[in-house]
Amino acid sequence: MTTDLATTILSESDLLRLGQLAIDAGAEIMRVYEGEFDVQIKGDQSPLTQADLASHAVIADGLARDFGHIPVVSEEDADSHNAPEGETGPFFLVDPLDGTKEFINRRPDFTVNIALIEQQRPTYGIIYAPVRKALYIGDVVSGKAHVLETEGLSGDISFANFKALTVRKAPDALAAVCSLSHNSPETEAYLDLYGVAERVAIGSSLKFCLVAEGQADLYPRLGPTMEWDTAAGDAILTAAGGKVLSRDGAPLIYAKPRFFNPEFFAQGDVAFKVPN
Ligand SMILES: Nc1ncnc2c1ncn2[C@@H]1O[C@H](COP(=O)(O)O)[C@@H](OP(=O)(O)O)[C@H]1O
Ligand SMILES: [Mg+2]
Repeated sequence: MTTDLATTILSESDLLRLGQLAIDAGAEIMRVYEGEFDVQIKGDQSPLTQADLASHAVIADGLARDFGHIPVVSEEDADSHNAPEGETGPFFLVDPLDGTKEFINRRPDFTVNIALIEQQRPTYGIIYAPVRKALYIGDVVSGKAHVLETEGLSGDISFANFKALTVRKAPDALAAVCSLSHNSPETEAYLDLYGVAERVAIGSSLKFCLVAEGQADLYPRLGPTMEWDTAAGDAILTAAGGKVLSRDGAPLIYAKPRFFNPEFFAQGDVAFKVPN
């Protein structure tokens, strides 16, 4: 899919710089993961560790250095959350450590997320999973999504080593991904509409990546999330030929009040079904 709405075009070298930034942030997260760490509870009752803050610092510094003209909203920078509602100009939307519960419980699915939002839609998205050593890049503007396995790599990353991603043709028996920590009876009822046989529960934004790489067909989210949880995954899945829709069947929009998402329906090559 291509779009003519975006006016900010990131070059391949920009995308590789963002990818390297996510890898560098992931290295800081792993330093914390491999030792003892404290868990604090934030005002919104969500957990926070030194890893969230260390990853945020790497990304904030890197974005200021290389893309200083573009504003940044990050989960771990509360001051940035007052950005104007309905902002149409470009801004980066960052979740430095998505799946903090997975991280705390030493499950391997947590991710680093960087997205560019413009005209209230994600136009580029980067996800890095530091334990799995997988880097995903979605470019909605040119309709290309890629994954790079970083295990054993040294030196600069290059698009020559990436594998193209595309959603799969819907099989007769659809597979769904759902949240490990936040599943719900409503989600189960929705999956029943499609007669889904297989469900894979997984923490973090990797759920979008599994649909983008054709390992699953549906990721309905009937509970609350924040825009930084979904923006990069939305870009990757959209660039791979999938969709992230709100209840009305239109693409999920961003720069909403306080960055709260409503329920959404991420899908590969399947027709949208309206929930009951
Ligand atoms: N009540 C709530 N309100 C807003 N967001 C919520 C929420 N409960 C969970 N989330 C979001 O869901 C994300 C985790 O989703 P999942 O379980 O699919 O990995 C969390 O990301 P963080 O882990 O970055 O805090 C958090 O932002
Ligand atoms: Mg998150």
